[in-house]
Amino acid sequence: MGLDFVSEVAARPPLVLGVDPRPAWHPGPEPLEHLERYALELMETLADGLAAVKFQYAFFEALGGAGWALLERLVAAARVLGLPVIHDAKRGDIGSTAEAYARATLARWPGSALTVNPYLGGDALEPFFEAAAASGGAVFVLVKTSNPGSADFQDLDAGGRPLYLRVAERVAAWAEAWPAEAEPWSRVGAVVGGTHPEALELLRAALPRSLFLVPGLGAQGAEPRPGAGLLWSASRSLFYPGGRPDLAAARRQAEAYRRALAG
Ligand SMILES: O=c1ccn([C@@H]2O[C@H](COP(=O)(O)O)[C@@H](O)[C@H]2O)c(=O)[nH]1
Repeated sequence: MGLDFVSEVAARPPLVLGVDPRPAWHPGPEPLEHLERYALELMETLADGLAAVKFQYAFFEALGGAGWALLERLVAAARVLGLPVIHDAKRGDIGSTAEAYARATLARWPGSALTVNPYLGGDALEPFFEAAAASGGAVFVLVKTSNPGSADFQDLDAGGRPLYLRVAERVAAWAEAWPAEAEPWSRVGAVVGGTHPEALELLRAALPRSLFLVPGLGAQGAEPRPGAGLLWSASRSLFYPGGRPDLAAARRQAEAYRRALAG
């Protein structure tokens, strides 16, 4: 097999650069061109210190055809720089549609990872696991999200335990069923918000084989904590430190995160 997301990421520093592009925050008459140049320079300058680059699909989709084209170019550029890619698209649908979502992401970009929503159940996630195994990829299942409203459903009592821990039980079983080459890790990871440190600790113990994508650094107030298999992700605070594109400030911020995550 060629590229392998799990092996690559497990061997890299634990910081993920989130790319949530906002053309309105870029100067000049051609903000999209400025954005693309900035994203390329930023990925290049931070590459050695990153686990992966996470592209938030919503921000590209919101730009229409130009956004899709930009996404394709940036994903390709990340691969040229040797950076593993996470498609943050939070897909989830009945099996036949899940297959198409998997073709559009995991199969199209071998060695990449995709975020998925478990609400439709196991049969709806199976196509993603199969595509990840066939393409050297990985899947991150939403388990406990970083937003305050995650409590509305994810914390509901489900037979004496919060629902997110029930989801974690299933994720643990899927993780066993879909091992990766890089022991002990699996192709089935979890999304766990860094804004919930207690849940993060509980889930780390419950999911020993899953890499965690941990959003919430910076803008959402999560405190960086080192830990095995924790891939901490920052978007606004790293891509737009101080609320604007700024390569030097982004380098400083990445360095500060790296120091904090090294323990
Ligand atoms: O629970 C979740 C899952 C995904 N996200 C995504 O991560 C980034 C966070 O952006 P920041 O600017 O670093 O706050 C964004 O793309 C979200 O869609 C999340 O925040 N929480």
